[in-house]
Amino acid sequence: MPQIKEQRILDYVLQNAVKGDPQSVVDAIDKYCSEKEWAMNVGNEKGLILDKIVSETNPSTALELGTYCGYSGVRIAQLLKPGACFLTVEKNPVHAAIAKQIFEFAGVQEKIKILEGSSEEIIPQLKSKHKVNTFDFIFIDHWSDRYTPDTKLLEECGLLKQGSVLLADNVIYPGAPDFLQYVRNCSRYECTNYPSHLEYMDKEDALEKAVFKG
Ligand SMILES: O=C(NCCCCCn1ccc2cnccc21)c1cc(-c2ccc(F)cc2)cc(O)c1O
Ligand SMILES: [Mg+2]
Repeated sequence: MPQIKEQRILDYVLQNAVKGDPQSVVDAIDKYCSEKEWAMNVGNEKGLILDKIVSETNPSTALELGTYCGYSGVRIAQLLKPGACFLTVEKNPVHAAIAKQIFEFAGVQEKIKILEGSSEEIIPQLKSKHKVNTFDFIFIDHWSDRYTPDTKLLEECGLLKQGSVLLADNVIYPGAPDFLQYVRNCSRYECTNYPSHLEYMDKEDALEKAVFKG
C-alpha cells in the first residue's frame, strides 16, 4: 500500500487507465477520487467548464498555477493545438514527480513543462528563463491567498495582454474573496462567474473567469 494518497492515485491510473489515452487518465482519477479517496483535483463538473473555456480561448500559450497530480494539466493539454506552449507550476516536489508520471502515461508530456517552485519566485523568471512573452490562458489553482498577489505580479511582469483569460478555481470553497473583490472592481478585467460544486462533493464552489482588457 503506497504511503501517500497521490502515489495511490498514480498507481490506480497505471492499473486502470489506457496508456496514451488522456481522457481515460482523467476518468480514472475521477473514479478513484469519488469512490476511494477525495483529492483536490478540479474534478469533472468544474473540469467541463474548464474544457469549454480552454477550447473557446484556443491558447497558443498557457500557464497553470498548481499542478498537483496533473489532472487539470491533462485536461488542458488534450485541448491544445499542436505547437502550443503550456507551463505548469508546482511547489511540492513530490506532487510534481507524480504529475510528471501522469503526463507521461497520458502521452501529453511533450505538451507540458512542469516548473518546480513557488509562483512568486517563478513568475518573475518566465520571460527571461522560459522564453515566454504573454499568456493567452492562465488557470489559477494554487494557494487562494496567492491568487491576488500573483495576478498583480503577472500584470507587473508584462505577462498579460489584451484578451488574456484568467480562470480561477475555488473562488467559493475554500474561497478567494480578495481575488473576487480585486478582479470584479478593477476596470482592467471583465469577469464571469461559473457556479459549480467542490470536486466529488455537494458543497458549492465556482470558477471565476477574468479577461484582461489591457
Ligand atoms: O489548496 C488547494 N489547492 C492548492 C494546493 C497548492 C499548494 C502548493 N502550490 C502549488 C503550486 C504553487 C505555486 N506557488 C505557491 C504554492 C503552490 C485546494 C484545496 C481544496 C480543498 C481543500 C480542503 C477542503 F476541505 C476542501 C477543498 C480544493 C481545491 O480544488 C484546491 O485546489
Ligand atoms: Mg482547486
